[in-house]
Amino acid sequence: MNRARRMGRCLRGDDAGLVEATRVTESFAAQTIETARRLLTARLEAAGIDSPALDARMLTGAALHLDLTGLIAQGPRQLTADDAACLDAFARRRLAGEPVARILGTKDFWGLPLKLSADTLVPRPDTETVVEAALEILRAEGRTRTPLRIADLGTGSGAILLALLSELPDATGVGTDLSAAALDTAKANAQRLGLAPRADFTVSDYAGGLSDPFDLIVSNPPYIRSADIASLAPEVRDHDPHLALDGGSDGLEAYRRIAPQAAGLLAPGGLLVLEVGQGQDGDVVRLVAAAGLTVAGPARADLAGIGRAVAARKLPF
Ligand SMILES: C[S@@+](CC[C@H](N)C(=O)[O-])C[C@H]1O[C@@H](n2cnc3c(N)ncnc32)[C@H](O)[C@@H]1O
Repeated sequence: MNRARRMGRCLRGDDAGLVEATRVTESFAAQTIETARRLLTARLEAAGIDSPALDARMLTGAALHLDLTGLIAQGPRQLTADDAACLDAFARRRLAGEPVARILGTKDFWGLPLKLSADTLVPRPDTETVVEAALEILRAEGRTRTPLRIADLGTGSGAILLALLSELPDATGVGTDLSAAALDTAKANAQRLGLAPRADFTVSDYAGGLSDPFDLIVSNPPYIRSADIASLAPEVRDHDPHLALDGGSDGLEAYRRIAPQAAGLLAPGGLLVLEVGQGQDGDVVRLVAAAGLTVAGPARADLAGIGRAVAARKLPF
């Protein structure tokens, strides 16, 4: 493999010129793995990055193809010139505000390693609350081994649908998105995880293109108020797709569309679980109730104690 190809994984497509720029890497050259990791931690910390030690460990591990055990075991080994150049490229990107998940092109969600693209949101740990809420209700009803039909509206990387399918071996599902490019990534993730035989993906305006009845509809739609997008952290504002963020003037536009669609598509007894932004649970509860669904208890809280997942069902009569 030539050097440009080896280095390609460390750079963004539009950064190909950096291959030359990083040929001689003063910052990490001649360092040991352990020293380079510490140096990077200090640089990220000095730049005000939130989790400098974790980010440095992940970037060093990725640049050197080492897991945590390998990083520790090989700590005293000196970096090769290519390792140093790759780590330098990663460091520059992180210092320029690119999130680690974007640099690595992958993010774990519900323990599943998901590939990302420029068209997919980086899946957030908060969104696992939607998966937990749905599974908890299905378990309580003894429905985890039934052939459920699931729809994930605005599936992005496929995160929620694939997590559910990984837990529900008899379920099948469809993920929709307005972005065909995001769906390509979701399809590739389903393939890599061995879930493709049970997962379809289709371009659709939320559930607009679906007609089958569903037992479970889930969604983490865009819910940021349009006017708030400019003040989001640069990691989000400049790197997550706008289509994945913009929830309209009051942040609730998607829920107004999804609630009546779900009420029409859910099978009797079917369940809707929606992720909501901080403080939106009351409004979303009102919207799903107005669509004729029955809200199933208070919003499930995420790890920070914020009401994050609103569940509602279509009564079977
Ligand atoms: C907040 S992201 C969630 C992505 C993924 N479900 C997750 O939780 O990581 C919202 C997703 O909805 C998609 N989207 C936005 N408007 C849409 C619409 N009208 N119909 C379908 N999908 C839409 C975006 O492209 C994006 O993938």
